[in-house]
Amino acid sequence: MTDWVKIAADQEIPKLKISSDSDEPAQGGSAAQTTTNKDNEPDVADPAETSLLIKILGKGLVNTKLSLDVQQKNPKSPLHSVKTFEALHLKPELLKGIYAMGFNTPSKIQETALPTLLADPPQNMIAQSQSGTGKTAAFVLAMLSRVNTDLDHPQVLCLSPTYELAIQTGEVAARMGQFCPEIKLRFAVRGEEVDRNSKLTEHILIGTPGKMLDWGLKMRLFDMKKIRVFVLDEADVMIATQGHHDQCIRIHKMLSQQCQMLFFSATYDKEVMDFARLIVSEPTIIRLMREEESLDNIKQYYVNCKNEEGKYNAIQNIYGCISIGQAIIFCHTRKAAAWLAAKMTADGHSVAVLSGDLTVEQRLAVLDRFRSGQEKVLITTNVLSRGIDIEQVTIVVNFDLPVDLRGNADCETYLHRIGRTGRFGKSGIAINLIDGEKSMTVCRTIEKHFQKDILYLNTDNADDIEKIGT
Ligand SMILES: Nc1ncnc2c1ncn2[C@@H]1O[C@H](COP(=O)(O)OP(=O)(O)OP(=O)(O)O)[C@@H](O)[C@H]1O
Repeated sequence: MTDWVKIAADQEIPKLKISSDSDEPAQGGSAAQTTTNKDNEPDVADPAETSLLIKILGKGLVNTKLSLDVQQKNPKSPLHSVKTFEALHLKPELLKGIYAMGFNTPSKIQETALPTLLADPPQNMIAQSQSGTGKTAAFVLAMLSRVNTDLDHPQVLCLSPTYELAIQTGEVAARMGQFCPEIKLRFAVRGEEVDRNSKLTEHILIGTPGKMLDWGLKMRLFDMKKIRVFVLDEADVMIATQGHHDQCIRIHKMLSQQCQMLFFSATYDKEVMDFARLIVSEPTIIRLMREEESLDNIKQYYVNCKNEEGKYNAIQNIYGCISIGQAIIFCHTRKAAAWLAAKMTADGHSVAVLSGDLTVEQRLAVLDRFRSGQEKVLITTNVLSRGIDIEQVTIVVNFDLPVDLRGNADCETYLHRIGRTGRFGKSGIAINLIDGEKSMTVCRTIEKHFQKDILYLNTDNADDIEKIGT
């Protein structure tokens, strides 16, 4: 297994673009695929790319005070929680691996999920908890502990939506299993060559659905019926993405009734959860709700502007104020973001830009610079509105208010853009730039929706601007 640690460590994950090969259906955001015609369209986030960014940006375990919601569908399955890893009675080598990773006690989700994940007979699980709360570590531990090294065939399948996410999971497995050299893992991802004439002997396969289908069904390199644990990571992305959805179902159909099904995800839409319930029999469902953003203690303003130039002037007028701390300016399209950035730069302001035309690597570089304060202002699109918290940002400017495809107010995105979670402190300022009746209607709809006043701000008036900071 040690070689495998090296393979995983050698992958320069941020350098890799989300693949454009057929195994990984595009969702409308990756740089490699979308250089044309995207500039004028609403810029949207690719969920798999966002997951990867959050994962790489994540700095250790997110502790949460939120409570768990557990539903037990199988009355026979045990439900208790553990406060220590010792209480799980793991193989000593695995325990050593956990401690070597610096884990002292189980995280909140691990306390409750691990006894069920490791129980005999195996129990199915659908788990939801926010990014960084310890899901990957939990299912990887289950994967490693279920392997029978006396047998030399695949026993565990773990599916991820993209190459990069699969590599991330593999890296965790390699680290956690570093004292179990007899456990063999293999990536089932693009670029991995196999000998068509011999069967796979590795115990754990981690990869993308297309490649897994190729190996399991087309080439018959392993027997799907002998799989004991099936993990669907990022289940929301998997289930909601057409191509992956179909491939996952095909794989799922070939597994035996006894195979333990584990679905993990940071979010589940209602449809995704309904679907998961349909195909996972008698699951234990564990949900640790996301810490919701709130508009409490956010001062919200609107500024009347004539047109784009007018919006730009408003930003000029408030620049001194917004660059005291750090600010994010949201635009609707890549083109608007690029236009604004060029104009501000020409006027001598130091700004960063992050939109969907950047690779994951480039986005990470921009975010790193911004987080370290090298730029005070970040101009972006909806690519950034979800899941990526930047603690020190206190001012958000909506250069364009968020709207859906029909041009109606998108209140959820508004909340994601300007809302704060308890974790990151509550105070903040939101400034909405309005140009015309349509955007005023959107602004009023948002105000009504949240029942929180959005106050008039005259950016030509110095006294008014001073008001923002107080
Ligand atoms: N029990 C623990 N004690 C300390 N650190 C932990 C523990 N479990 C996980 N971690 C660390 O916390 C971070 C987040 O864990 P993990 O990646 O498992 O979370 P996740 O919920 O899967 O997040 P994501 O949805 O982004 O993949 C990682 O750096 C991991 O090494």
